[in-house]
Amino acid sequence: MALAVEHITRTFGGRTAVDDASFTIVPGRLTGFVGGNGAGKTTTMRIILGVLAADGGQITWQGRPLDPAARRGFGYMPEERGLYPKMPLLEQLVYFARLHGLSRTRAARNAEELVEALGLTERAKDPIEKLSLGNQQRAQIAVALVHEPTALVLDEPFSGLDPLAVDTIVTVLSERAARGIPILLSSHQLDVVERLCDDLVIISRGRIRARGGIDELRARHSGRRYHIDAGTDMGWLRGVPGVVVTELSGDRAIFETDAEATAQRVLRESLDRGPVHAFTPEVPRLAEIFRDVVADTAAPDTDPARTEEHAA
Ligand SMILES: Nc1ncnc2c1ncn2[C@@H]1O[C@H](COP(=O)(O)OP(=O)(O)OP(=O)(O)O)[C@@H](O)[C@H]1O
Repeated sequence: MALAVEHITRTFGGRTAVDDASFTIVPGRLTGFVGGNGAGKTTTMRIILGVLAADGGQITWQGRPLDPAARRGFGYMPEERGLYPKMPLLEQLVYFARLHGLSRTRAARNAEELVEALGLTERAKDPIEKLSLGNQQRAQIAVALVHEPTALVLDEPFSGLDPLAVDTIVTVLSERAARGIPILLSSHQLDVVERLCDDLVIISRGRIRARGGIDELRARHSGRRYHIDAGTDMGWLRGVPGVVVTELSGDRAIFETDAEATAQRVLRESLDRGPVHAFTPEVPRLAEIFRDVVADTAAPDTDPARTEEHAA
């Protein structure tokens, strides 16, 4: 059931927007797609959705090239939101579900469930244009989900939402992932991606810089930084070969080591000297991993025209 991006390349007027990108979106897992402005996320997603052609490479679904019939089963949220402004919310959801071939009963049931799950019950009869921007965003998510999609591709589903709205959508998406469909979502909100996603794809200047499970990436980027909280003064740590003490305050210290074995030696020696209340390897936040991974590639990938457009 996996959805795979295989060696996708796309140029615009000689400028490469996506360069030999490959990654897999695994069923039942939420994959976060992160990258700076103009990194190539939307272009990649458009290619997956078939609204833009690739110059090279292919998208596969369940091991075979993705065809239009299979693609119609997908749910998506494009960067340019496209709903009918005058049509009432609930009616619009039923309409889209019917368009995908669902029976009237099932379409109505799905639409009502989503309206409730997304906290839109009181807005159900309002035309889209009367909804606040945050509610329009929720409505867009509902449209992506109403036909029971086989896969989900969401471009910036959280942009412009307050933290409560983000939580509501996170709950709905996690529930969909638990049903076993692959979900790809792009976001600039690394804290949300960190909380929500299982897998991560980092893109910069059109190239995939890292991909894999978030826990696995964290472990890979963890370095060897430890926090120790002991019962005796830790001043002696400064003299240990292979250790660089970055912070020291009485019986607490933060230090880096040249090897895991050195950290273990520090722990043993600390225990010889007295009690140790905590000994914890530092786990990097996603923002740090992101900075690490794109550090050497970040600066020129921003197109000023688009940056302004996004800032507006
Ligand atoms: N239709 C187009 N014509 C010309 N250049 C384009 C077009 N679409 C995208 N690009 C260029 O391709 C590059 C990648 O853009 P893309 O929209 O995929 O990035 P993104 O990661 O989605 O960025 P953002 O986070 O700002 O939305 C940019 O340099 C952009 O200017």
